[in-house]
Amino acid sequence: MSTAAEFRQEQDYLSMLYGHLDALRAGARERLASTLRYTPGGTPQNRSERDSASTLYSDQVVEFGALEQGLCFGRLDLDDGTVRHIGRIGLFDTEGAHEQLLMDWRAPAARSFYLATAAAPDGVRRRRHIRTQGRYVTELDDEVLDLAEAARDDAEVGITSEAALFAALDARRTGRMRDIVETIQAEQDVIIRSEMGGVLVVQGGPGTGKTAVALHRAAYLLYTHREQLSRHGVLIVGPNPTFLRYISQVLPSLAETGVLLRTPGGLFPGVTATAAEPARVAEVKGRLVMAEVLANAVADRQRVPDEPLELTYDHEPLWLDPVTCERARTRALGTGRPHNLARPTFVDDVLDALVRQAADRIGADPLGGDNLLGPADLVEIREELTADPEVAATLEELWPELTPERLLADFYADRDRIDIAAGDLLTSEERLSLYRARGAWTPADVALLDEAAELLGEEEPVESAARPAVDADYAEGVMDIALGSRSIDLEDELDPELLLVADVVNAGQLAERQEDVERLTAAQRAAADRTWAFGHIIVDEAQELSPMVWRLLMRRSPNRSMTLVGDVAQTGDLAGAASWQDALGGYVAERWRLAELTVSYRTPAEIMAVADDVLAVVDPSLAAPRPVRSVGIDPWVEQVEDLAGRIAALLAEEGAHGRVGVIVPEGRPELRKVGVHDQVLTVRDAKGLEFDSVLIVDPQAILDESPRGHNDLYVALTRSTRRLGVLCPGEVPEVLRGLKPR
Ligand SMILES: Nc1ncnc2c1ncn2[C@@H]1O[C@H](COP(=O)(O)OP(=O)(O)OP(=O)(O)O)[C@@H](O)[C@H]1O
Repeated sequence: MSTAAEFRQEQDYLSMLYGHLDALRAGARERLASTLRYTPGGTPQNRSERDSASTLYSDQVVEFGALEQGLCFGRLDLDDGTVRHIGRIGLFDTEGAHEQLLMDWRAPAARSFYLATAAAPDGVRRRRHIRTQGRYVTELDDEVLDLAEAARDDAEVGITSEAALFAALDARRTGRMRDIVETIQAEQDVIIRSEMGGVLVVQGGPGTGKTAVALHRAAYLLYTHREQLSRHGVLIVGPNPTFLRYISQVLPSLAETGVLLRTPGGLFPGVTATAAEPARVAEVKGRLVMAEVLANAVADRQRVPDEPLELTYDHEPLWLDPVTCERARTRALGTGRPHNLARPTFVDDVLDALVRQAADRIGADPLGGDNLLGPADLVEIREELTADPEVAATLEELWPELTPERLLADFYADRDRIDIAAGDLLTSEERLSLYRARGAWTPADVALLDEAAELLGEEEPVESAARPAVDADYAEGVMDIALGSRSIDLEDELDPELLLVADVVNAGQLAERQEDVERLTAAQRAAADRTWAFGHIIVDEAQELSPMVWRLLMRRSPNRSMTLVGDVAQTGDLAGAASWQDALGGYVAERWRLAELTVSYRTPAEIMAVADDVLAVVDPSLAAPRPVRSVGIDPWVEQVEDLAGRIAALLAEEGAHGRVGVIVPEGRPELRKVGVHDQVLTVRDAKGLEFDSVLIVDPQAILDESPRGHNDLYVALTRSTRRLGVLCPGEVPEVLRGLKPR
């Protein structure tokens, strides 16, 4: 068939597919409109049904709208004559035989589109990439996997999946990540479709597609395990808000919603922790020993007085002695409940003792008989004592009701409290570094607030009385899986260091956590619920997480179903991981699987050569990823005094070549004012992002600012897809001597 005829045929097919999409979209719009017109009766159930229907239909309208570009991008011709068109969603002929018109890229039968090779064609005769602009076909790239037929075909129809890949890689960056469904590579596909259970670590150098793979895996898992995940939700954790904005458009265009995106600073509902603090303080806060420090800080709030305390009741003194308080504290601690939930036991015991004392005095029979007060009198005395402000203040002093925020703020603001709780666990310098006035929360505080919340306990929400049994079943199931996995490896039983699910959460708590509030999506409910147990958790730049954040995330993932992507060579945070085993071993021993990505799709060979020298200083044993392309543009270095002026001039010049990113040291905030929003960034903010052209300013300062300065410079160097320039106010650092002067 001639190329023109093939073009016409594909265009007709594409037009037909868009016709079906239009019909679906019109149907969803109509259903949305009639749902919104409907005024539900008064019951909460009616209202919640209306709300969830309107959420569903408006999601569908958004989803179908996102398919205006790239609805269908591929076609497989199989040996048996079958033809399959592959696209971003599945479409069926709604009349007649319900024939499949378009196959969702996530469907098992679409997999050979990504995996088939001439050596292992898997029944595929020809793979076709269909490139489109809106609703029009612009190019067909055919790859014939039958070698004999390939030899007969003309040169135009060569091996062209590379062409589609290079076209995608050479495209200018927009500041928003795009999906890669059209050109997923085999090593990436294996990770995306890897089974959902267990902890999967994806290690790969910069630009190897870790973020892309993580997001496509989320889309794949939501497609394959839709029912389970739409009930329990998927959490995606990314390093900073700029990064979350960068990836936020990828999932809707993959036709998925209902995923919760968070930075580590946003993992505690109600707190947005963005305040800055020195890296060494964040490092101390991120240590696992802080769990013990906080437990001590809570214990420090459960006081026994040194001397009997004098209270007044009915104009007479009442004495609360240390023995009574000690006994009440022992009984409260004996309940095994967290601080706030054990408090009623303590309060009851203290009140019992006070009531007894008051009754002995008031009801004493002057003739020496039994006490004259009856049970009703005792109840009345108890009520009066409970309402007495002096008694309440004493109880508050001895065993206060605490919020996580109050516990932590009180702790930081009092050097004695810090010394008591952290005495042997931190050095005096470290203890001093924690001391600070009350103020805004930092990202490192979030895991401590979460730990505090666990230690303090929360009252059960009222609705949970009516919690559906199915959620309790789920909790049981998770615990079964967790306990089952415990017995697989006998060695674990013997390893006291290994923190199991049951150590960070118990079955009862877990059931409570699955409280079902029908009208919200799992993501919405999870966003408001600190104790939500997610169906799957994906962490990007996972190497940056501190041990305390890992502890928090493990609580949110009792079934240990996680995908963690990162690169230990890019660890910048002092609290971050030097190895995956260090980060994870405490929770899953050695039961995590590793997948590696080895090809850099972003950074061209010319820039990678410079980055290689820096990586050799970070760790000579680490291998840099293999660049998939070169662009023929040499990176350069320039020595310059007026940095701000030069940056402004280069921003204008480089802007002609696409999106520019300028990476500056943390210690030069004045440089951030040059350029527009998101254009001038620190390494920390540039993590995970990419630009057509990158300028690195004062690399020596970046190296000097942190003990992990070489890791930071490595991250900065690998942000560019094409062009790189380096501006030095002084000498060019030794490690960058490979750069040519401009
Ligand atoms: N199979 C692919 N097809 C097309 N583009 C791809 C493919 N894989 C990766 N890319 C592109 O390569 C670039 C780098 O990908 P990504 O940001 O996911 O890498 P990363 O490993 O997360 O990098 P870093 O560690 O620096 O954050 C992105 O522009 C991405 O779209």
